Amino acid sequence: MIKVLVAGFKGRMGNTTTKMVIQNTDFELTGVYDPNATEKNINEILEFKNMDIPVYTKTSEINTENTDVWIDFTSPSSVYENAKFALMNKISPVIGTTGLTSEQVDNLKKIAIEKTTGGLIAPNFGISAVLLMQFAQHAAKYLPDVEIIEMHHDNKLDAPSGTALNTAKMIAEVRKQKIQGNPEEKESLLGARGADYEGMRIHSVRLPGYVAHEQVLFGGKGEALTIRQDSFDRISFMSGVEVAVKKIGAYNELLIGLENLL
Ligand SMILES: NC(=O)c1ccc[n+]([C@@H]2O[C@H](COP(=O)([O-])OP(=O)(O)OC[C@H]3O[C@@H](n4cnc5c(N)ncnc54)[C@H](O)[C@@H]3O)[C@@H](O)[C@H]2O)c1
Ligand SMILES: O=C(O)C1=N[C@H](C(=O)O)CCC1
Repeated sequence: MIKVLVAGFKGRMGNTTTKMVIQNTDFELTGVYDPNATEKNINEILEFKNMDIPVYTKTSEINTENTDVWIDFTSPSSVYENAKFALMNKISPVIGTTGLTSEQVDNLKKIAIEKTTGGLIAPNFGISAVLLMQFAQHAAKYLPDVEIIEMHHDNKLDAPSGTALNTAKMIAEVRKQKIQGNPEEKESLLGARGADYEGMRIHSVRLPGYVAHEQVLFGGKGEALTIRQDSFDRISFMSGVEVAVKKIGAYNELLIGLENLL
């Protein structure tokens, strides 16, 4: 049995993940962590009334000996300290939280090596998003003019989304450097052309009713290609999280991207 802690369990992703861990017979939920929780045990929440799982609100309370994997769906401002805490205690972090800086990721990679502990940071656990990023990288070799539109629910804290940023990074690895659009273009309304990542534009939409969606648009001479993926429900991320929790114990470094575990 893999002993799992869910960080951010009171949130949208944390709730779905907690249920997934409880239902998976290969996993044992040994604790849940959320500084904003008011409960001491998960059974104080109606939907978990038959369970007996401690709720932690501080990292100092966590039984680190009883935890193999730390699943993190928290917030951009807390994920770095959480991941560091997990690695320092030789717990494998499986991180879905977005918003880590490149410097933070590099530091976490170093700690993982020092502690010979595996971990994963995945900007998106949905297979449709993983495939979209791979297809987009392939297409960009032939169609270097590209713009990204990501669409999310209106409670999202970070923009652009981790997935859009990762898509742009993957495209930048293969795309011929170029300035897109008219070099003379001027925005009459600031931000109209979106954010700029190495000459590629990223547009962030936030609307109620949406979950997580992305389109990558390519333009060529007299033709265009659009690649789109949709997560209509947070359940779409769960099979990716399950695979990561099962496989991460076999590694002793920090991996970036679910595709490296599939
Ligand atoms: N990688 C993916 O596939 C994927 C999918 C969905 C969401 N996400 C990311 O997951 C994160 C969470 O999304 P959400 O919609 O569930 O957010 P949410 O706001 O619903 O939940 C976040 C939870 O984290 C808790 N929290 C805050 N600080 C904490 C800390 N220091 N330690 C533990 N818990 C803490 C909050 O109390 C809250 O309950 C976001 O960064 C989002 O972008 C990633
Ligand atoms: O709901 C969110 O927030 C999501 N964030 C990730 C991102 O930033 O790419 C993945 C999809 C859901």
